[in-house]
Amino acid sequence: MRNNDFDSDENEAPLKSVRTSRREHRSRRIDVMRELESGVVDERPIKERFSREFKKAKIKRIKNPVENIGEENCVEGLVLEVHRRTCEVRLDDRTLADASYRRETKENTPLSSLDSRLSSNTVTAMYRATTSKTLGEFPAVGDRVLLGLVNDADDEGDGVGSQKYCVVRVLPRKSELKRPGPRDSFYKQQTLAANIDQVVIVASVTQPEFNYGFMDRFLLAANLNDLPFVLVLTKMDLLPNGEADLSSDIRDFMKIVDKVIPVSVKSGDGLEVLRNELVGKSSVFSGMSGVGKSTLINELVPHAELRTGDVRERDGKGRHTTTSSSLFDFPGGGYVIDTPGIRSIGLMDMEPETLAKIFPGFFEDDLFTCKFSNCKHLKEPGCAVRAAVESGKISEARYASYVRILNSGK
Ligand SMILES: Nc1nc2c(ncn2[C@@H]2O[C@H](COP(=O)(O)OP(=O)(O)OP(=O)(O)O)[C@@H](O)[C@H]2O)c(=O)[nH]1
Ligand SMILES: [Zn+2]
Repeated sequence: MRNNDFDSDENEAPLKSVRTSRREHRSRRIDVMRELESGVVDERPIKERFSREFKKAKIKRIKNPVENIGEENCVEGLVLEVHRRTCEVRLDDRTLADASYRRETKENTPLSSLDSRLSSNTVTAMYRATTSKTLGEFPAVGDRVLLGLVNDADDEGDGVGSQKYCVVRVLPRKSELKRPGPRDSFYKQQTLAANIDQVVIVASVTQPEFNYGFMDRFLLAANLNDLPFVLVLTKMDLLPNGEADLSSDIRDFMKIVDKVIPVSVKSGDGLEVLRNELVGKSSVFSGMSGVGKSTLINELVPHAELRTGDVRERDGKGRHTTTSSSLFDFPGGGYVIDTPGIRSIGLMDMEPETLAKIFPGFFEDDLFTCKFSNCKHLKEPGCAVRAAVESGKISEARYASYVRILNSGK
């Protein structure tokens, strides 16, 4: 494809190095400022005065194309994978495009100023409102986006550029699963997946052992994002007596989730039940390393071909084999989004008092029954949670998981 902008300027001297040209650009801008301040204004058309900079600016705008591409010139597509500067998008005619996207940072909305007397229902509702379905952020897997064609940099230096796709707009999301960006990261939040119907957490019944903290964090995140939570228990074939052999932690956790599906890829047990749960929906999959998530997705989604790693013999922990999130079509309808490498999910800027109110399984019907409205269930008198732990209604393991999350800050 030809780039007309480069053609029209072919009589000009070739561009100098980027550095010189940038410096020039800045100094000319300063000149203009001085001109304006002194009242002496160069009347020549801006294009004539800054033709070289115009050319540069076009290249720059690849990162920020919103101003110069009309949405009527855009095509729509589905984001399959997101990388540092580009994302893989499937257009509606099913062709694949590598589209660049603009980067932008947005302020996080902390929950710090919440009134501690609010009920957990209200807190959850407010959280949902503050993290409302975002527009114009950079794309996440599962997003529907508008793509426009922009002129690409003239990589070969032969004066002929090509065109490439660029994300112009992320269409409104119906749902999303977010987590805070890595510590000291430029980005405050990371959207793990967009437009999803449910969060599927894969845990193995053994090898590696059930990790209460991991589960609770994802359950909290699913609740906060208003998404149903499905627990898939893998490697059932490793339990000689089936469900009768489930550990007390797993039994305990099963009580507070709506849907539990035990499966074994080895024997095929439970796979049909799981398929029925996934068909027609968009599901985001997470799980600790080594639980058999890749094996399971390979089984459910032919041609997914995720890499599977053997569990290290000595410590029973898995190797980290997969790296970037991706979306697969689920046979019969729906999508499966794999989030490899996500080993935990933080809880945004949640205050301890908020966590104390919304921790799953602490209060029936979300009715806060502790004596003090800001009770953190530690040593406060009249604490309903401590009382429930003492009477055995809430297990020690469940309470310990809460305290760990409380102390970890997020
Ligand atoms: N016995 C048994 N082993 C299984 C089952 N599913 C997976 N495995 C084994 O568990 C090990 C880990 O499986 P993976 O699918 O690589 O685990 P993963 O959760 O994707 O791990 P990461 O790639 O690190 O995220 C492999 O050796 C699998 O063969 C199962 O249903 N039964
Ligand atoms: Zn309490």
